Amino acid sequence: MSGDTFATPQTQDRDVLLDVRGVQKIYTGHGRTVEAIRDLTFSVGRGELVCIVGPSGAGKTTLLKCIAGLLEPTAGTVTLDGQRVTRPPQSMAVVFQEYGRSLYPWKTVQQNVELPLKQKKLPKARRQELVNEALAAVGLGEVHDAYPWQLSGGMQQRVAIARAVAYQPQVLLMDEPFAAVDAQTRADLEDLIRSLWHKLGVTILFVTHDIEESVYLGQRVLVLSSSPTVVMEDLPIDLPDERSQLETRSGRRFAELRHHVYEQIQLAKHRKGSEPGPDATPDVVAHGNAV
Ligand SMILES: Nc1ncnc2c1ncn2[C@@H]1O[C@H](COP(=O)(O)OP(=O)(O)OP(=O)(O)O)[C@@H](O)[C@H]1O
Repeated sequence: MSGDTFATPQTQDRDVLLDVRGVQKIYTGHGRTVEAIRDLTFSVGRGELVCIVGPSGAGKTTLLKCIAGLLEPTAGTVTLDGQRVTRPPQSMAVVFQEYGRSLYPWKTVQQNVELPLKQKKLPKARRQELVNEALAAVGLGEVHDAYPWQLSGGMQQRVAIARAVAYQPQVLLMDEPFAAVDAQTRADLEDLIRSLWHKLGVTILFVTHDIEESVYLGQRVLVLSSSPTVVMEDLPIDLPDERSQLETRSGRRFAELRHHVYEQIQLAKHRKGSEPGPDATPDVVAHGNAV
């Protein structure tokens, strides 16, 4: 396989919604200084579905928190629709991995999904409409009155997704949202995300450590280096838009892309942002310093 078979993304003419420019994050405190992110620059077009993969500890969560306005970058800027992000923007929603902690156990499904809509000060009738639509969209039309702890892990994560969807965000940030569910549920939730993305036209930035998941879901995959982190590669996923767990994953192109990202991740494990860029083609990597 040659590096030539992987295109670089065409970014010039895109309608950029989210722009991340020179973002660095250094944690300080307790006598320690950790440069988690060194220099991240990329943009996401309106309506795009972009996945981010990187080795464990690469700073993926740190990056999402900076984008979500939950953490202030040490340097660099995050811009959403032309506005600098300095606190959580109204038009963003985040779905975290730990659904168990993101849902309020003492509130029903209906109340959990409705909560951010109350904070948005929407009238009751409109709130109910949005809750009904969002729960139906994630296939949970019948559980309004249940409590989260009465539902399976996969169902709880659907509730968390419904809450984000009901909020009608411009951008949906997802931080390893399916890491804690079983493989079958995970596949169903991946398809749910693609179908919601098609239906709603929302822009999605999806962080995962699962290479196959990133290729299956994304229109682009950003591969991060080890911490202190930079973008090692911005890979367009040239698979047909219509994807299916069986056919897409068993296709030749899927295997090539997965293989390529896998090799980049192996390289990333050994490469920190402080080191020179990966000029090596995947073939060189495969016979060189891959593990
Ligand atoms: N609050 C903090 N204070 C100090 N260091 C931190 C803090 N949060 C994260 N770090 C450090 O920053 C680096 C990146 O962490 P982060 O959780 O963002 O990575 P990640 O890619 O999401 O990891 P994983 O894939 O394992 O979930 C790690 O070295 C981590 O120890």
